[in-house]
Amino acid sequence: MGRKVTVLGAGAWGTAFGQVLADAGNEVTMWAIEPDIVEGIRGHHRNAVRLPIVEQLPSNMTATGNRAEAVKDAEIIVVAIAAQFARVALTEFKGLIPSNAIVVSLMKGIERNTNKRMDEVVRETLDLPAERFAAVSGPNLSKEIAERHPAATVVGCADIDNARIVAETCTNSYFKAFVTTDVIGLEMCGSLKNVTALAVGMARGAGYGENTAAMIETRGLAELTALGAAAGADPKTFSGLAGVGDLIATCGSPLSRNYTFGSNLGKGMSVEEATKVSNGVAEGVPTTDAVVALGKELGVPTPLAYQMSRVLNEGISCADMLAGLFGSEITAE
Ligand SMILES: NC(=O)C1=CN([C@@H]2O[C@H](COP(=O)(O)OP(=O)(O)OC[C@H]3O[C@@H](n4cnc5c(N)ncnc54)[C@H](OP(=O)(O)O)[C@@H]3O)[C@@H](O)[C@H]2O)C=CC1
Ligand SMILES: O=C(CO)COP(=O)(O)O
Repeated sequence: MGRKVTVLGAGAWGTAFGQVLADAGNEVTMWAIEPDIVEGIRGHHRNAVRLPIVEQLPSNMTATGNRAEAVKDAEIIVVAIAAQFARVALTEFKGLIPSNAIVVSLMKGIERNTNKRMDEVVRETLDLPAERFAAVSGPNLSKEIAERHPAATVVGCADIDNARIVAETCTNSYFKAFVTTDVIGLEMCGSLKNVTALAVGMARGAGYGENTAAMIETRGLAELTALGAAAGADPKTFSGLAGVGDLIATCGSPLSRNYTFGSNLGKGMSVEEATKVSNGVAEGVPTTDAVVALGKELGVPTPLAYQMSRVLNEGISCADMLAGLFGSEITAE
């Protein structure tokens, strides 16, 4: 039997994941700030603003702009808000969340200035115990999932039984969820691969080929694995769906906003121009500086994030970014 699930944030992924949940037989309520989006989903089963590719959202999917009504009686509450706005948006839900509900984050970003992961931000803001928080992360380009292409993801929760409940709730004929207790690993994989995707996109946009892309991807993986392990993640997570899997999908597809943002930089656009034409949030942009800061805090070198922060803050070229990745010394891989 389906569950009562609420999704906060009707962006591209929030809406596509809402459809995944509805296709799995749940009763889904979307919450959004924008009245037009609420009315579109509730009245016409369409999110023409954020997910126009879907002509008709499932009938067991509705929407509201009222916070209390949105989360009332929800068994699972999914958060799909741009990471830098999660804290401010969730503060308004404090005190409204049912006491047994599991809160699930789809977000892939690190909070600027605090350098906190989304599990930390969500739990802190809602005063939520670890066993009621779950993260979902994997190779999940929203447009492909909205078109019901087969895909898989990982659900992480300190309480493996709650991870199983969430996995069971979002698994359907085309979407399969695995479980783990490594929440930190999932958070670090999802957030840090966006920085790598910016760099790969930039190299592609500048006209470089497979070797350059493979070099950035593997060095990016090494960097995010080292930083994740120092933060307390299980290194095995980085070779799974949420690690290598998501890196392959995000660094290899123009459907990724991070890849596309990077590609536009590589073609010569400024950060402002690339932001203007971005089709949704490119989380890697604000996350890059947070990764550099986190690296310093944890004593882990982050050359790729550092060079990308120079691209974003100082406007250095792709060639300079790549040249800065490696020192002059010969070192072991
Ligand atoms: N798209 C994808 O393929 C995937 C995305 N993700 C992650 O999921 C998260 C959401 O992504 P996605 O849905 O694609 O992003 P979009 O850019 O499509 O949407 C962002 C969402 O955040 C909301 N938002 C922004 N600011 C606020 C605020 N102050 N208060 C409330 N809501 C706010 C937007 O609301 P509004 O529409 O009203 O502006 C919108 O619903 C990101 O962290 C992303 O990295 C993870 C896997 C796949
Ligand atoms: O996380 C994603 C795929 O797994 C989506 O990537 P973008 O946010 O770059 O579009």
